[in-house]
Amino acid sequence: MLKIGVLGLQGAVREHIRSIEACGAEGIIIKKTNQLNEIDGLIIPGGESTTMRRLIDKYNFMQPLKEFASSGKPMFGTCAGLILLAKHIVDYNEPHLGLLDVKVERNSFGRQKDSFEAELTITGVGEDFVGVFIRAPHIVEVGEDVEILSKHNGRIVAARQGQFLGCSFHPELTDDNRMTQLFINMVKESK
Ligand SMILES: NC(=O)CC[C@H](N)C(=O)O
Repeated sequence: MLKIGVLGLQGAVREHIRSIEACGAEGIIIKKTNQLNEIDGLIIPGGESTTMRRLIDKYNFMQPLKEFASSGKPMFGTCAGLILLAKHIVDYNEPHLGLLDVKVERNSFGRQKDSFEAELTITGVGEDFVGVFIRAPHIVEVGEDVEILSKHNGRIVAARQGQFLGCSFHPELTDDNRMTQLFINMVKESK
């Protein structure tokens, strides 16, 4: 059975585990760096990117996460996780992990739209996928070999570059597990 880890330092961890299990894979909450050796793919959940970054530093996850990426194993960042994966963040000099070649803007859907749901069409997933956006970032720019998977009102909200997948919304908060399945398919292909 495929083993999918969810970085368990902060954020919507259990919801991802539920979605992974609904797709027939094993979900493992990653709280210690050595657990990264056990898994085939890693999800970095939504939450608060600055808080998660602080905990990544506190528990010495930065280097092990970069090594995990170098090993070629797939990584999926949702919402705050997308911000952590991105190579560029608007108004920041330095990225966090700096792995996915996109530029993201934090909290970019404006105050009146702090939280909302939208029906999305996502390449590789299908139509009518309800995206839950919570103080969500969006992707402002993508690098050459990044595939745009979905847009909402002209803004990029999901993208893939090889082993890296990112989305602005929270795919784990509904019972529609198709986005998780897309990631699990990437993990399967990588093996
Ligand atoms: N739901 C989320 O993950 C919100 C992300 C948050 N606004 C951040 O910048 O980290």
